[in-house]
Amino acid sequence: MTTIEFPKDLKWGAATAAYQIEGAAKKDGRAPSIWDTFSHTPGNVKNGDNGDEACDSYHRYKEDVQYLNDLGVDVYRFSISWPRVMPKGTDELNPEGVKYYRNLIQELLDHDIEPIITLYHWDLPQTLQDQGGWEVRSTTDAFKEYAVAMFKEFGDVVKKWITINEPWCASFLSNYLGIHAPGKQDLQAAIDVSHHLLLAHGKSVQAFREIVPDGEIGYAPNADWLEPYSQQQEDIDACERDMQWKIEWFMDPVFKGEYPQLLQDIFAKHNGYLNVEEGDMELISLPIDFMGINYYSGSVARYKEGNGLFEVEPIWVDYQKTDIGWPVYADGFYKLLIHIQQKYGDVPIYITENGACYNHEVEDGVVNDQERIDYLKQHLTALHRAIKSGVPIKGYILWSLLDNFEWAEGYSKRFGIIHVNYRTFERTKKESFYWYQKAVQNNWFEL
Ligand SMILES: N=NNCCOCCOc1ccc(-c2cn(C[C@@H]3NC[C@@H](O)[C@H]3O)nn2)cc1
Repeated sequence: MTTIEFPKDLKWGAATAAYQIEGAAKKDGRAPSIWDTFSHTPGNVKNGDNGDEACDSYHRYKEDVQYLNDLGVDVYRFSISWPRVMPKGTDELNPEGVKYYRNLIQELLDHDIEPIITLYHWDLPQTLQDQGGWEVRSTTDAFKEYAVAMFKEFGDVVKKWITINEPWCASFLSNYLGIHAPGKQDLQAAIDVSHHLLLAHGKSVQAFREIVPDGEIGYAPNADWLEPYSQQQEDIDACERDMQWKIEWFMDPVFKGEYPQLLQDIFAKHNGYLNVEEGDMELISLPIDFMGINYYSGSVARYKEGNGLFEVEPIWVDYQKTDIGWPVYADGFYKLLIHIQQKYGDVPIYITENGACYNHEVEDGVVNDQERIDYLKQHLTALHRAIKSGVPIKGYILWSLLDNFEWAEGYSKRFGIIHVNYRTFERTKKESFYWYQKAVQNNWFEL
């Protein structure tokens, strides 16, 4: 048998996010977020699902930490609900909200599991959206106020922080494609949001250095991989344009202090322009300690005249697809990581999300999700190839510990290694849980 063995210092983990698992949407002072508004607006989320109860992790976090302990993971990546701890978006903290996270963090520490906090995992307080949301610069100051408050509350025991999760999703998917909250279809709005998310990141990094001097901070862009359909330049160029939308647009500002001109020119053709002010790029490009990378899928793609902003179309041929319809494309994971190292050098990388949607249900107490095990084997092998190639991978954090609210897909799409019954909230470890547990505890697995 072929064994894939990882470096002894690789950190293993699992990830979730507040709006997707907590529930208790109106409990103990939590105020609405843009996802409460968006999910309660008919037509936005499959089956009319919302995060009102989700996995009820607000009340079941001790059980969930026990599962993390059973897995033997080193780290747990979770997000703080901004409207739970700061209902007005700024000003005073909600003590009940802060208490929940203090209890969760303590439970993790009691089990020798390191917390990694994501500050923004898309649940902007609605009250800030009502004042313009991420389209307006003032929200970057509100985010800094929130981040500073969290650094002061938890920086004594939490030493790894992520500012913004998947800024592409929080800007273009949400404000240009209209698929996520707040559901706008406005290119200028999306460009402004993308810049303000990065500016908010920079402002919080600057503050972090003062408040948690022994801590590490980064952010977590998402990217997929597009392989040109042919060696025709038009296909190569089409893939480059779409890849730059996720990679260069969100990484050049942080690591090079500038936005890619190629995309600025494309946006300008559609009357979309950056509004950068003096000092912004210096803040955005303040040094960070690591970068998160969220990878799920990729594809072959080719030029298609007039098709969207970048004139590209994915050609999914007969790839195996997960139950959310995304191709299983593990080679893209390897190629993406090599590409990022070639472009940005030896930035320490945590894989902050990787996982698959398979919608198996419980049968006689068992969830036989062999496809998810196969996905994990393929992608962890791709990760190992990148590590052996010299890419400085510091950790692998699986998405997700639990089945949860998958945004516009609602509860119809299951990414967890633990099955959740959304009526009873009963958790059931899937076969992939046991496979991942063995891989984590051994630090190797057999193909
Ligand atoms: N490239 N152009 N696409 C144009 C057409 O897109 C149509 C749909 O697009 C997308 C793209 C990406 C996603 C997505 C979802 N997750 C999973 C979550 N990650 C954070 C965590 O909360 C997980 O739940 N990551 N990414 C969804 C929809």
